[in-house]
Amino acid sequence: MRDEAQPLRLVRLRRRTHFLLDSGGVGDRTAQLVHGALVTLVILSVAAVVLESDADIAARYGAIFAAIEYVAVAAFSVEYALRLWSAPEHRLYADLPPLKARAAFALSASALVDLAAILPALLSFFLTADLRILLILRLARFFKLARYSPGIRSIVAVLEAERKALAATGVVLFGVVLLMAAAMYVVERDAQPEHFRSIPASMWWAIQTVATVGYGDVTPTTAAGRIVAAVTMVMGFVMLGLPVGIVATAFAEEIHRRDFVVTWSMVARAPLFATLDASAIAEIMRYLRAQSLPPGALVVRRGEPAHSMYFIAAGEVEIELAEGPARLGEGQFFGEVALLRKTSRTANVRAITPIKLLVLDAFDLHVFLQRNPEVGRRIEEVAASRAEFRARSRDGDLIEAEIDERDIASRAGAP
Ligand SMILES: Nc1ncnc2c1ncn2[C@@H]1O[C@@H]2COP(=O)(O)O[C@H]2[C@H]1O
Repeated sequence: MRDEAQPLRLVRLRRRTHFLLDSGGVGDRTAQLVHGALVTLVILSVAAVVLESDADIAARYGAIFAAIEYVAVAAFSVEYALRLWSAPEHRLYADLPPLKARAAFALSASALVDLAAILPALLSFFLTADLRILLILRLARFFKLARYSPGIRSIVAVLEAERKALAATGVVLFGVVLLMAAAMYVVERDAQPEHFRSIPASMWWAIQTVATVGYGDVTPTTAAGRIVAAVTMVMGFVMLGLPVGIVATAFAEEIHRRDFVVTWSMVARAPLFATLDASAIAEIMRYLRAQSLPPGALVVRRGEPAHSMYFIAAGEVEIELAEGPARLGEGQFFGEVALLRKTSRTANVRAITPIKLLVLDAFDLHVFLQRNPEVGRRIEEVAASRAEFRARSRDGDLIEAEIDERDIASRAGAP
């Protein structure tokens, strides 16, 4: 009996751990506390590293900085170990066996940043030399903040999506630098051999000019040199504008795609809200958060605690029921059963097309339903019919028990 209970408890613990570390803290005080503590530690430890570089400050507050470093490294190490252990619960790796899920997580960009945050401390066990590179690695923990900032995640996504266009502008820019350095080498070599004795030496001037920096340490003195410089400056403006434009446009698109605006018509289209008056629609709009997800993403995982319900603004999802999948589309909602019954999620819900969801957190739902009991009655009716459908289905309980066992065997079986 104990043996059977153990994996179930372990899976629950692993899910909870993953939720606390990775949920974004929505609707859960403990998760918000964990996130708050980690963000504070990142900021404190980065500030300590920076201030420590000043010899006077280091002499006065060295003990405090050392204490911060110990606490930070200990906390980040525990965090890394827990993230690795709970990786099989990650939505992106939900279909992989536990070991593969952990390997995939360990190779992800955010896990590598997590590792870099603790690496200097781990390396210092083996290395006694004062390696400057360790200082840079300690500062890399600053990027741990990216996990908590949708804005930084958007920038990374944009750079990733536009990497080919950006690489192309980089190549063209390099070509311009090369060409202009060669031209300058030809026209200024005799007048200023100390600055323009070769093409590589002339490139220092070309890079400064193309980047519109112009330190002024190297300037053309001949008429031909000034003409080359003028052309280089104009080309610099044009060439630098290109990547800026590419990133700005892609960033605007990414923001729109990720946090699409919750519009009146979107809310009013949902049959559930069709009878609401204008002020009630305005009220619910304030509570709804927008979320976009790609096909295949697991929106709701069976057995997880419930903190929100979802309205489908666009796209389709599949409810993975024991008796076969059910599809829900635009205007329909899901995730209400666990919220109303105060149970864990009763089924997996997966996006099968790109989807746009309107998310309503549990607290806001209850506030809204107190003021709009009619909507509450209709949500309750739908929840009841879904629960009844599940109960009527062939050997419902048996199938659920089988699924639980299969789920646990596949998730908890491996180390
Ligand atoms: N038979 C069903 N038909 C449609 N949706 C369902 C059915 N059973 C469960 N669901 C939805 O799947 C969701 C899984 O999470 P919840 O249990 O919170 O709420 C559940 C319902 O919204």
